Amino acid sequence: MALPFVDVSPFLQKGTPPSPVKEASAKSLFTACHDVGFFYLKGHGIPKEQCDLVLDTVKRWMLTATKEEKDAIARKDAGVGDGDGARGYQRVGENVTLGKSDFHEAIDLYATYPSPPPSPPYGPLQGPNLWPKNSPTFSTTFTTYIDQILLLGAALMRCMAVALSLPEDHFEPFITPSFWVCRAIGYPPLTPEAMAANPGGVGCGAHSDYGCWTFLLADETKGALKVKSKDDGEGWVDADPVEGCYVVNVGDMLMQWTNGLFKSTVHQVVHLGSNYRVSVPVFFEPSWDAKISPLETCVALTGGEALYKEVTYGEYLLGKIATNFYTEEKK
Ligand SMILES: O=C(O)CCC(=O)C(=O)O
Ligand SMILES: [Fe+2]
Repeated sequence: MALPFVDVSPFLQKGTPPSPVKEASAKSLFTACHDVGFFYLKGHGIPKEQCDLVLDTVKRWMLTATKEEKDAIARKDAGVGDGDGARGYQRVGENVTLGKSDFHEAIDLYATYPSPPPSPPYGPLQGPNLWPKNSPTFSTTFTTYIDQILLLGAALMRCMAVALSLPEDHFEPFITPSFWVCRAIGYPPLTPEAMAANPGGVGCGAHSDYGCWTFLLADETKGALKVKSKDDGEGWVDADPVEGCYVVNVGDMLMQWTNGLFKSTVHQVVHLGSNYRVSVPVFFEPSWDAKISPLETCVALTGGEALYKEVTYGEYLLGKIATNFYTEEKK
């Protein structure tokens, strides 16, 4: 199984008339999301220099910030100091998938909560982002980059609408504003000692993503990101980086919206190489309050029965985040 390619360029400009190139692009998106759930996105228009700057910014900070500088923006449980249970720096092993520690460190950033409290204590996800204090350009670099991915995410939703024979702007009310997530991740090499100390743990354990689209920007490391393959039974397929493309995957919300027509495919990161790998996924998601239930047109195409109940995206996300970290009690 090779990952397919999708060209989003016909949808970048909002408000352009229907055209055969749009139809062709939408058709390739449908096939990619239906058959695999992962694809290479080309024609996205985000300059290479900007992507390189984002990756360099993360690598430099992860490898040069002191323990104190990392601790200063540490993720803390909701209600503890400036913590909201989700935003901030996580040390290697703090993130948990399927009950196993993940072998990576990361800074997690989120969209602003819809009604943010003016000061702590913060409930889950209600706090401000915790930006590195010693890297003045970190926040500007990321804010500019994320704004561009949000435009790209909206373009891909227009492409999806055409793929499902819906009006091009069908999804706009559900994704405006997107409750996006961005992770700046560093993966130290997974040494035999690290594996022995954490049996079954990998760089990032097998999981599906939660929302609409994940736009993955990663350095040139090969063989790290692995996608579960339908064809090969229990097999995994490498989603190696391709110059000028994002690796994009479908999240749970799109699977539910399409009544299972689009696949939210399981993936994991097993980085055994000797380098320090950097990746920056931006998760383009519905709005916090968006209500997602199977689209009639998709129910009709899948046997006439809705397979998923309506969910509110913010509630779904809170349920997921509750299982992502070792909390104080579990330590
Ligand atoms: O680092 C990667 O390649 C993917 C990370 C990932 O799957 C995630 O953060 O959800
Ligand atoms: Fe993921």
